[in-house]
Amino acid sequence: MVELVLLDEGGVAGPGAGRSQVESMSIEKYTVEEVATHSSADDCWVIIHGKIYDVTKYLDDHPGGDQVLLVSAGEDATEEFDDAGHSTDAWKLMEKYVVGQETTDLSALILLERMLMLPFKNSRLK
Ligand code: HEM
Repeated sequence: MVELVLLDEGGVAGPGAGRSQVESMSIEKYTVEEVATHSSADDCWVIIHGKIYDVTKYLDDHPGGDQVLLVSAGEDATEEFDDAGHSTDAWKLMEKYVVGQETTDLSALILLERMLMLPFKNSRLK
């Protein structure tokens, strides 16, 4: 899980900082392997354009039917989704079902590399 902490302008971090000054927003990150474990009619996740949707409760309501979703259950359905040509209303509706974002172990490595390089970027020694 990645936690983004946003401070209000002028907000002071550290002891005594008011809780109200800090707004937290969490974005769950899942690997394709984790998404693949949600591949049944009782627990159906799909990946569309990097975002992960839990469409279990939407199976019966999907205008395109439940079968197209179940075929892609636990998998990346971006191509099929785009091929169907979804409307802007469909895109708005989808937001309700987002459970997270796709990630790879590689992105964790890149993050670690950036963190390790940070002291050198800020260094006064040239
Ligand atoms: C959260 C995910 C999804 C939502 C909210 C959603 C929503 C919708 C909606 C509202 C429509 C009606 C037409 C429109 O307004 O565009 C539709 C049609 C359709 N959807 Fe989806 N959809 C989702 C995912 C998918 C996926 C993953 C696939 C394919 C694997 C798919 C395949 C289709 C097809 C084939 C139609 C056309 C049905 C027809 O015109 O007969 N949808 N979808």
